[in-house]
Formats: sequence, C-alpha cells, structure tokens
Amino acid sequence: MRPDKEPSYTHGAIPKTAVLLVNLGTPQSPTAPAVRRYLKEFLWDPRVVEIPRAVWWCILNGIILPLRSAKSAEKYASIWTTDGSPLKVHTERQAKLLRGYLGERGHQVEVAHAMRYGQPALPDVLDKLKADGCDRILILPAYPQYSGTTTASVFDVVFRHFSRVRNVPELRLVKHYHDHEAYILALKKSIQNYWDLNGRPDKLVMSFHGVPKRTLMLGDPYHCECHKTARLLARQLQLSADDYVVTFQSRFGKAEWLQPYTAPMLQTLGKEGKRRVDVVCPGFVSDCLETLEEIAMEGKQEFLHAGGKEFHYIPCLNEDPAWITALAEITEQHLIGWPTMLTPAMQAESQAEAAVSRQQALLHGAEQ
Ligand SMILES: C=CC1=C(C)c2cc3[nH]c(cc4nc(cc5[nH]c(cc1n2)c(C)c5CCC(=O)O)C(CCC(=O)O)=C4C)c(C)c3C=C
Ligand SMILES: [Fe+2]
Ligand SMILES: [Fe+2]
Repeated sequence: MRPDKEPSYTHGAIPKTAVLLVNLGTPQSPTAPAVRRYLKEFLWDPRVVEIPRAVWWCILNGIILPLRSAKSAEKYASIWTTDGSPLKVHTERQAKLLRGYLGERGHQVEVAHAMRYGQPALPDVLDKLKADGCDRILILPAYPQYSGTTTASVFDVVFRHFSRVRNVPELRLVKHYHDHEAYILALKKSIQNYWDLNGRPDKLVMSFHGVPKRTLMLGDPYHCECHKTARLLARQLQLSADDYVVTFQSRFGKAEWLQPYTAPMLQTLGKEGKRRVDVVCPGFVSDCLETLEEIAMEGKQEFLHAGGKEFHYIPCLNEDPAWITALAEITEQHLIGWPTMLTPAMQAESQAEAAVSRQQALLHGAEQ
C-alpha cells in the first residue's frame, strides 16, 4: 500500500463529488505505431479477449498487431479531424457540456473524462480527482448497454486502482442506461429530426457493436439490452416490426459473434430491392471509427454495390443537447443522497471542519 499522493484530512467535512465519464479510448495519432500501442493495450485485456493468455500472447504479438496496426491506421486516417480522433473530441466535449449543464442546475461537482485504453488514462484521472479532494466519485461509462467486455472492464480498473489506496473514496457505478427514458428520447429526437429534413427510409438498420456469441451463452446481458433499446426506440418512433432491423457490427476473429451481422444484412437489403436504408448506431454515443468508417463509408458501399439506391448514416448523439440532458438526468439519479447543492453556510461549515481535521492529523504527526 503506497501513501496516498495527496493526503486530504477532511473528516467531518462534506465530501467533494466528481462525475467521471469513461469511454473506450482511441489511438493518439492515425499512425501504425500509435495504433499498435492502442491495440496492444486494448486486446490484451482479458475482458475483451477470453483466450488463454499464453496462446493469445503469441497470436496477438505474432499475427494481429503486425497485420492489423497499419491497416487500422489507414482507416483512422480517413476519419481523423484537425482536433484528433472523433471519439476523443466528442468525449471531451460531452464532459465539458455536462459540467456546464450540472453547474447551471446548481450542482457543485467536478466533471472529468477518462479512457479505458490510452489517454487520459483512467488511473491517472482517479489519482487527480482524489488529489483535488474528491471523496465521492460517480463512474459513468459511455456505454448505454452493459457488457462484461466494456463496462465491467472499466469497473475492474477502478477497483484495481483503489485496491492500492489507503483512504478510498466513496464510489458509485452506473451499470447501464439502455432503457433510460431520456436516452431513448434523445435517440428518438435525433432520428426524427433527421427524417424531417431528409425523408424516411424503406428500412431503418439499428446497428450495435458485436461481441462473441459465447459471451451471451455465458450470461452477458448485452444482447438483450441492445434489443430492449431497439424495441423502446422503435415504439417511440412508431415503427412496425417490418420497418427496422437490429444488427451487430465490427466482428473480430473467426468465432461466431452476435447475429445478424450488419454488413451482410446491408447486402441482403440491397439485393432484396430496398431502395433506401438509414443506419443508426444507438450503442455508440460518440461517432468513432466503427460508425464513421465501418458504417458510413464501408456499409454504404456494401449497400449500393448490392443494388441499393440511397444510403443514409444518422450520426451518433455526440453533443446533441437532448443527450447532454439525458447524461445529466442519469447523473442526478445516481447522486441522490450525495449533497451537491451546498448553501454558503454549509460550505463554510465544511471548510471549518476540514481545517480542524487537518490540525488533528498534524498533531498526530501524520504525513503531509
Ligand atoms: C476483440 C474483440 C472486441 C470486442 C469484444 C469489442 C467490444 C466492444 N467494442 C465497443 C466499442 C468500440 N470498439 C471500437 C474499436 C475496436 N473494437 C475492437 C475489438 C473488440 N471490441 C477493435 C480491435 C477495435 C479497434 C479498431 C480496429 O482495429 O478495428 C471503438 C472505436 C474506437 C475508436 O478509436 O474510434 C468503439 C467505440 C463496444 C461497445 C463493445 C462491446 C459491447
Ligand atoms: Fe470494439
Ligand atoms: Fe438476448
């Protein structure tokens, strides 16, 4: 157990609260070495690839990283913006907007963001929040649907990090919000606005990131949560069962993943004579490689080459005000019992308590 980096002797004071938005992460640049570093960290996570370590080490380092890094880097280059990777840009903006929104609603909370893989690294941000005196932290993963491969992996890092800390902050975890009214409403509004401007498709494809089918058989609720999101969204949009289809994208490796797969479905729809399809990716709250390259670019070609006439990609929620409202509502519901609207009198009393506890600690000869 190492000494806490910044001991905060604040017993009796009202704890400072932080909200930490955590997303997957993305390479630092669209180059083969940067993508390799990112993939190495990501794909070595046993939550992501559940193959015995010795075998996987050889496949990952001997085949996947040498072959995939350069190819993936080219794809990243095709979606890179002047501010960096779209996933990074949107996550930063969402955290900033959430901070402003919660502030306007009178909450005195820190809002930060971190990435599960790459930068800003989750352990560094947790250290910083603790050093800033946050003794209550709400972990808010940017994944509406829970999966062991994503959400649980974020929680692993948080638990592992604090297992080495003496004075552990109070923690709350948002497990999922796949059926949260405000999230579904934000999706509905975004799609409805798109259709008001561009007309409606013959079929709406709701494409979610895939996971190995084996994880569903072993009890991962992800598949069912995706379907629940889709059902609720379809009901809000008044779609009949024939108006939409749920698919899973981004298959990795040779094993079977959740079906139906997005790319073959787009080809089938094109061949069947569907004139126009729109694709929305409700499981991604920020546009990223998987939506901008795999769907909006590759998916479009797949549909058009199969005979389809019009392909529309409906962007992710990104900085949509209805989505920021949803994030704030989800946050507020998880903050119940953690006072964040402090009157000046409460703040003054809290500061006085903190000063006394610091004096006490000094008297005991505690480290500063
Ligand atoms: C190898 C297995 C993978 C599993 C399982 C997996 C699950 C999963 N991923 C997301 C969200 C995102 N994944 C992204 C990229 C990405 N995903 C995998 C592999 C698995 N994902 C790889 C190898 C990559 C990197 C890109 C590539 O080389 O193809 C992204 C985009 C990141 C970006 O930088 O833009 C997101 C977001 C979810 C939600 C999920 C399970 C539910
Ligand atoms: Fe992924
Ligand atoms: Fe299911």
